[in-house]
This record gives sequence, C-alpha cells and structure tokens, in this order.
Amino acid sequence: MIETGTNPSGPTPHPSRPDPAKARTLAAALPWLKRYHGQTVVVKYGGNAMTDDSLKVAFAEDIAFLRFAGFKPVVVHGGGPQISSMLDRLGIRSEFRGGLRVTTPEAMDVVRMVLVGQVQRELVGLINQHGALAVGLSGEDAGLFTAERTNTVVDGEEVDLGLVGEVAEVRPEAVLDLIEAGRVPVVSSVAPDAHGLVHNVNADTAAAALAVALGAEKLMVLTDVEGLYRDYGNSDDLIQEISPEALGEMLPSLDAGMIPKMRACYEAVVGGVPRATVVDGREPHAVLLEIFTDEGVGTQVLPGAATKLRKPYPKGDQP
Ligand SMILES: Nc1ncnc2c1ncn2[C@@H]1O[C@H](COP(=O)(O)OP(=O)(O)O)[C@@H](O)[C@H]1O
Ligand SMILES: CC(=O)N[C@@H](CCC(=O)OP(=O)(O)O)C(=O)O
Repeated sequence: MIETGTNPSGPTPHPSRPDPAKARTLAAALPWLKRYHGQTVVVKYGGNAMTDDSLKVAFAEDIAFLRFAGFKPVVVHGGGPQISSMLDRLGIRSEFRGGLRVTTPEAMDVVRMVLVGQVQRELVGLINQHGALAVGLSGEDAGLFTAERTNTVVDGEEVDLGLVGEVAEVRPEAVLDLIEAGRVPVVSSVAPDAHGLVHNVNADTAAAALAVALGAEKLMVLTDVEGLYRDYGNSDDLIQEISPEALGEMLPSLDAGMIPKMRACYEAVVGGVPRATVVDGREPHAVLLEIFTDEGVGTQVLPGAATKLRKPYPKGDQP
C-alpha cells in the first residue's frame, strides 16, 4: 500500500540526484570494452605490488570486473618478497643474480610452497569473493609449462642459478578449457623440466610465454614503480612508449628485477602480443586505470612506437 499524508518522522528528504559523472565515466569506457570484449588479457601481479591487503582486494575486484565486462583475464602471479621472507624465517640463504633467484633444491621446496600454497591460494580466494571464478594452477598442471634449466650472465661471467628455468614449451589447453568455461586461471610460475624435476621460473618470464601461447591481446605487468625509467637512479624520466627494437637495445643496461620484466615485455611483443605494459601496482585499481585510459598509465611496449618520455605524476595525483 502506498502511504499518503504526513510522515510521522518528519518531512521526506529529497533524494540526491544520481551523479552524471558516473555515467560519463562508464560511457568513456565504451571504446575499450569494444576493443577487449572476448579478448584475453594476461595480468602479471608482482609480489612487490602485493604488500598491502587493500591493494590485493582492489586487484581481485579489477580482475572480477574485467571478467564480468566480457574480457578473458588470466592472472600469473609472483611472490619474490614473500619467498624471501619465508626463506629468512627458515634460515635458508638465497641471493639474486641478474634479477633471478639462485635456487638450491632446499630453496626450491620453499619457492613452490609459497607460490602455489600461499600466494596463489590467497589470490584465488580474493577473486572468488565475487563469484565462482578463479581456479589456481601451476606450470606442473596438465603439462602447462616445460622448463629448461638456464644460467645467466652477470658482468660478462656465466652464473649458475641452480634450479632456475626458462619456459621451453607451453601447452595452454588447460588454461583455454578454464577460459572457455568462464573461469579466471591464476597461474604460479613453477614448472617441471623434461624429466619432471621442478624448476623456479621468474613470473614475468612465465607470463610472457603464456601470453604468447594464448594469443593474448595484452600483457600487463604490475610492479612497484611507475614504469620503466630511462636512466634509473640518475633521472626521473619515465618511458611512456617504446618499440620492441628500442627496448631490445636498452635491455643490457637494465638492473635487477627490471631485467626479466622488460625482457618479458620484449618477448611478448616480438612473439605477437600487440602490446605489453608495465604499471604501478601500488596504485589501487591499477588494472582498470591502465585498461580504461587513453595513453595507459605506465610504460607501453608496442610495435612501431617512437620513444616517448614523461615525468612522474605529482605525488597523490591521479593520471
Ligand atoms: N630502469 C628501471 N626502471 C624502473 N625500475 C627499475 C629499473 N632498473 C631497476 N629497477 C628496479 O626494479 C624493481 C622492480 O622489479 P622487482 O622488484 O623484481 O618487481 P616485481 O616483484 O614486481 O616483479 C623496481 O622496484 C626498481 O627498484
Ligand atoms: C627465478 C626467480 O627469480 N623466480 C622468482 C619467482 C617469483 C617471482 O618472479 O616473483 P616476483 O614477480 O614478485 O618478482 C623468485 O624466486 O623470486
């Protein structure tokens, strides 16, 4: 029954008018919704962008948003700092050479336990707060990745990294089955070699190999810097856009964690992924911000790009 007459608890308040800015924001997303509808986007979530619980919740919301908006998101996660802290707690020494962890058999057990048993489980749980979407798997599942042991060269010298692998082969069928079923695969970067011995694969490397094998439309890498600095430590010039050729020339000059990251972007684009981007995962909703803005927010690697620089955004300022 509709009540008329006076309201005993006082006058009925005027409803507030819906904010037209919200409609404008949604309408402005239309070109990207059209471009990415039905397309696979591989998002690599780095351990350094996972340190804050609220950031992880926002990341899971972004992934669920993409899925419900008709994208096909696939997550590959890292967990370097989380592995390091567990190794410390267990009193196992580890060091990085050329951006990769020297991995003894003892450390490998911890890498696998932390990536598959902790980090992956947590992300799956957070995404599944939004529906029965996420399914976790690792390079060991259904032959997803076959690793090939690799070393690295530091200052001209070959360094033995132990149980560290590159991705020699990808069998993406299991991931494709999940995507087909409307699920969001969440992939951990450990993988057996041809004899079944499990290796530690850098998560950026794994994400690139998977993006190529899936024919993804985009590889997005979340990290803890605004993007690729032209001359890290000496200048705050950020690279906004760069071609794979120019990036290839820069690779030997890169440092630490940026080596596997930018190599991954390079390999992805050379392997046919139309664009690869590095974005600041410390920004809440970094994934949506990157996808639904004109120039993107971090560093984009795309064929034919002329190198474009920009200064960092002022602190607290949104792009
Ligand atoms: N040219 C560069 N531009 C940006 N960051 C760089 C550069 N060279 C080295 N770095 C370092 O690489 C780090 C990112 O790599 P990493 O720590 O492995 O991140 P993640 O855990 O996200 O994979 C940055 O925090 C920065 O310290
Ligand atoms: C070989 C190698 O270095 N593997 C990485 C795997 C995790 C990873 O890549 O994590 P981020 O993305 O957070 O750096 C490691 O052991 O730390």
